[in-house]
Amino acid sequence: MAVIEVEGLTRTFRARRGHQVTALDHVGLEVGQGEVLGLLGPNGAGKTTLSRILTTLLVPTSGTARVAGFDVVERPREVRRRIGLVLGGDRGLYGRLTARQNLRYWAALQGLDPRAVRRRTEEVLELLGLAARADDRVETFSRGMVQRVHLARALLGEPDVLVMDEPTNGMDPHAGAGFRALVRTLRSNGTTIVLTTHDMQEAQALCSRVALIDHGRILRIGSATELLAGLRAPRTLTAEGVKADTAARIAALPGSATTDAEGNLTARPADDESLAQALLLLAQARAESIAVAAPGLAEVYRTVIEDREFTL
Ligand SMILES: Nc1ncnc2c1ncn2[C@@H]1O[C@H](COP(=O)(O)OP(=O)(O)OP(=O)(O)O)[C@@H](O)[C@H]1O
Repeated sequence: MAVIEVEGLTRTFRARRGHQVTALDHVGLEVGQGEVLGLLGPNGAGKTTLSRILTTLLVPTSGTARVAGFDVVERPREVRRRIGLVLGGDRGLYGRLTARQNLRYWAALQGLDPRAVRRRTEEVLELLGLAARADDRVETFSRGMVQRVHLARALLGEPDVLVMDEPTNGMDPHAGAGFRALVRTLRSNGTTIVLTTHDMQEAQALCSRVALIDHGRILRIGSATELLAGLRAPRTLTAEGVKADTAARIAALPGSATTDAEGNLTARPADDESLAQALLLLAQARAESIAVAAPGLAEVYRTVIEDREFTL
């Protein structure tokens, strides 16, 4: 059975001067247990609106959403008991309280009994590597550590489902890697995760499937492999030490190519023939660090979303 079931989900907002904004437009999707579904899309696509509806913070205008079989509008308490929300940035924590105090406060608010509050707070502090700083005020924490407190907070109630809205926003690469390892552990323990991110590498590394959302609609949904199979996405060719004449000849081939002032080339040849010609030109000109990368989610995103934006 799907842990999350969304059908015909629509949410409109009344904007200024009686104007209406359709943040979600008949969205339908299912997420199975232990899946990590990535929500990708430009600013204003509707990702946060979907996350807020799933976590019962916002009601839909029409359509339905169920979490573990419970309707988010009719059974919000049941849903809240099973779902955790991880927000990015500074929202939702008290800077003047310590990490431990914040977590105890939230645990009590979630209705855990006092003994469970203590036990569970210590467990999540340990799990997230926060035990050593547990008695420091959150306002003294780095962004990466604040994010870990956010995640700790969401894990207090041992949720079956985690909804994460740009959780690694502002984390350095090291903190980001630690966070990704944790998501993998949660996933292997059967937690279902909906993850909003603007980081394509993160989506590629963590998500079993991604939904590409724009203007409140799901344009594509599937695993990276499935999305790539349905798409003629170009490969990316990079090289260093490329002189202006070589750069110009590569730029003249079908596809796109840019070279910066230091001679770093990034090209997306339109077809195999152009790729072969570009490689030959680079080899003849003795360019350095020549590499060809297979298309990934970044190319899917570029092709599905950005090209669409361009033609709208
Ligand atoms: N409370 C609100 N009142 C009016 N309009 C809103 C409200 N919340 C969202 N919107 C509008 O709904 C649309 C979708 O917004 P949403 O925040 O869901 O996008 P998003 O995909 O999460 O964007 P981002 O990547 O910037 O976080 C936008 O046009 C936004 O301006």
